[in-house]
Amino acid sequence: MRLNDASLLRQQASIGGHWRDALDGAVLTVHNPATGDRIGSVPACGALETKDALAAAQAAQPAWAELPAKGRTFILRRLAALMHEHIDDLALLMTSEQGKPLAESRGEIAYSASFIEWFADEARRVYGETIPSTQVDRRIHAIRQPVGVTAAITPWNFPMAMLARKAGPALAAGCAMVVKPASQTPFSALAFAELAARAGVPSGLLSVVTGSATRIAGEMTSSPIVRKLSFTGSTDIGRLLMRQSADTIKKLSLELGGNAPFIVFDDADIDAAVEGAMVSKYRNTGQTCVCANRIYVQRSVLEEFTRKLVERVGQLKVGDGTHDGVTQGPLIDDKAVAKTEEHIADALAKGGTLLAGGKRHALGGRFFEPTVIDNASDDMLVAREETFGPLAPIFAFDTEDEVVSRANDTEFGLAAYFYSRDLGRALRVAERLEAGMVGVNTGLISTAEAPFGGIKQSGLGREGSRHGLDDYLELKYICLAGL
Ligand SMILES: NC(=O)C1=CN([C@@H]2O[C@H](COP(=O)(O)OP(=O)(O)OC[C@H]3O[C@@H](n4cnc5c(N)ncnc54)[C@H](O)[C@@H]3O)[C@@H](O)[C@H]2O)C=CC1
Ligand SMILES: O=C(O)[C@H](O)CS(=O)(=O)O
Repeated sequence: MRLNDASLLRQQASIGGHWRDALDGAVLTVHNPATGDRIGSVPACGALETKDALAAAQAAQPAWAELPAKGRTFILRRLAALMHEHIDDLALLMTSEQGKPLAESRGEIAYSASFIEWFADEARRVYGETIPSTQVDRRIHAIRQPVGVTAAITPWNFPMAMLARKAGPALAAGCAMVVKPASQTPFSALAFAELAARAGVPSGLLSVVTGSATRIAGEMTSSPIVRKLSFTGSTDIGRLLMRQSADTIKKLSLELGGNAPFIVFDDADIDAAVEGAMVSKYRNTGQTCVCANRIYVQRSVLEEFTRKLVERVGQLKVGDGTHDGVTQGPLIDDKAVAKTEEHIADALAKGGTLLAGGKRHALGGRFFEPTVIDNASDDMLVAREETFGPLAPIFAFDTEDEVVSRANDTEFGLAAYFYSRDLGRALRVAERLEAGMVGVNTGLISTAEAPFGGIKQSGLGREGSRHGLDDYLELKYICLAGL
């Protein structure tokens, strides 16, 4: 991997302001999912290294919280500027470890920087309240203060954005943070730590500890030093972390799995709906928590929509994300390939009709053909489980009430999308869909200004927007009496 700034490829953990190996010298090897080649290695840290990181965070956080907000704003803005300045290197690191096309990696770096920029400004809006007292000798105040030391566990699918969406508000609020990145994609997080140090984030305030998820998270969830944990990943692991955090009553932010319905009504702009389905389904090769997982099409427009979708899917180019024109990278690992194959086989066994793709790509490895299946039915695995792969199942429906009921028939509630040009329907359906986020006439809704998060078993809390800062703040009531 040829970087302009070779020092952005860090193969040590960032612990308490120092680049360190694991205490026992153990390492994890990181491979390129497109080629299988070894990219490098990172320390296989555990509980002891995490304890060191938490101790350093606890020592550094008070001074950071006492810094006037404008000081935090200045440093965060400088961090965002450095991310943009090094976008080429950061994108190459990301594509090499995660597989997404370079254009998507560049987009993710800009998206990540937008969270840092957003929270750089929000840092100066941590307002308090003065509440009219009912007693003349008393005054009631409420102030917001940083929760203290926080921890984050981030996924492989957006290795920089999910970190920025957590570290941005944490640092803006005056907190410290210890991060465990996914073992498949540690280099983006380590490069972030390097740029944060260059931007002036004080030593020890932000640590990135690579290695054993269970041992690192075991320390994060059991240590009383950690006052808040933020996690993005599967619902199963989110549930586990919630249990592990109960003994110390931690604040939790959980961005978990999804099963997004994508609904096309008969009054939709079909061409727009096709483009929306393409970006919602095939972005990051279908490996996003807000992907369209089920595509419902009203029967009278089913033939037109399906024909046009298949035509557009045929234009996707599968390959190594560093190669020109590639729009679909590999899946992250063999488990992901197997899950996509399982969902396809199940759908075909239950009456689905294969219209495009359907199997591993001729390139071999973890490359997979973008797939479309028609005649999908609610008894299929793909109707109930998050595929997290390039599979678009098309379900026919007849009425608005029917499709809203079917769309809501899931334990998940992260994102939902629909296309309609009827204003009454748009308001009715947006309000009835059980999801934390609803896209109307768009398949791409994620932005730093908006509250991102789910309901039901898709998680707790919101990231981004002005609400994203609240999770890193405590509200303190001050009663001034005897006046
Ligand atoms: N909401 C989202 O954006 C994401 C959802 N997922 C869902 O999860 C499924 C499985 O993907 P995975 O990579 O296996 O997700 P995962 O939930 O296992 O991994 C996410 C993060 O959790 C960590 N982790 C794993 N086991 C842990 C444990 N016992 N204690 C503490 N941390 C642990 C991982 O190292 C990684 O950093 C996907 O197919 C998808 O359905 C996965 C990634 C992101
Ligand atoms: O975890 C994810 O899949 C991301 O949150 C998706 S997005 O923020 O890039 O839309």
